[in-house]
Amino acid sequence: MEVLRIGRIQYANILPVYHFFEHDRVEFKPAVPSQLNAWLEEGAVDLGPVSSFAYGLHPERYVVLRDLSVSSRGPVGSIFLVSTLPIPSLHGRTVALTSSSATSVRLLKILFARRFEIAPKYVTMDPDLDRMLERADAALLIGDDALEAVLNPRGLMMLDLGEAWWEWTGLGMVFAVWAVRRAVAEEAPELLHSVHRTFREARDRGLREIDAVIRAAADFCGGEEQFWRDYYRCLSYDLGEDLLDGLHRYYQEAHDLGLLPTAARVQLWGDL
Ligand SMILES: C=C(O[C@@H]1C=C(C(=O)O)C=C[C@H]1O)C(=O)O
Repeated sequence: MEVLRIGRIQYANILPVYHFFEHDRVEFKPAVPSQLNAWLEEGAVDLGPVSSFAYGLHPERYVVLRDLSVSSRGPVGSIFLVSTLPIPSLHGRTVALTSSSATSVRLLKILFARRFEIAPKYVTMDPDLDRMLERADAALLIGDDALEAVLNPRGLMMLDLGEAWWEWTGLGMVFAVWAVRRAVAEEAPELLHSVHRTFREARDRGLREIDAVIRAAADFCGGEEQFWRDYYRCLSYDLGEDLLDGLHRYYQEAHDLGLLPTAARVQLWGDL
């Protein structure tokens, strides 16, 4: 295997991990999470950050790289339900779900069913807030689409899903994990090891030299430096035991609601 084809989330959330990443045997394929999930499933990429829900659907096909994730321990800052009504009033109303997400869509369904005990109707739409709110009473956005809604507030109610999960469970929430197709882990363990190490080093440097990452985000997406500083404080990129506990609780809740065929357990590469 000459190069690894690696997915890259096309949002500012991932910049602290990718900004300093350099490796001569990788090729990046950028896309929104739902597209990366599909590419990994089809074998169009070998590994990358994918929705933790997508891993939970097929844990037998993948292994997970330890110590890497896109997570929050509390507010996440870029996953919001934008609502024209108070949450309890959404019962029986229509909620638009972004087509870019897999994890957050199920997280919202879990929070609504179990925490808020309401049952709205759901429609899936491309992430365009104006069009979503023409059809629905509330809209779920993730990534840069959610950040855009934060930067251009409309005076609507905004529920941060990381915060809602934290308040309800006392646990962190893992939105994305670095999943690798099992065949790739078996065929190219040395290359994978080197890429894994490079990701962790790039992440450590990105967090150490966060000012450079913040400047890149502000150049690329606009917004004040302080905005990005606060945003990156919300996100975690490790995969500690506490986050695995949060993820396993999410899989259990998803399974209980019939959203996942099994309550998946994460299999870390190297623990096989
Ligand atoms: C923090 C985020 O995490 C993400 C949310 C995902 C999902 O809902 O499926 C997948 C990958 C991450 O981009 C975000 O997009 O804002």
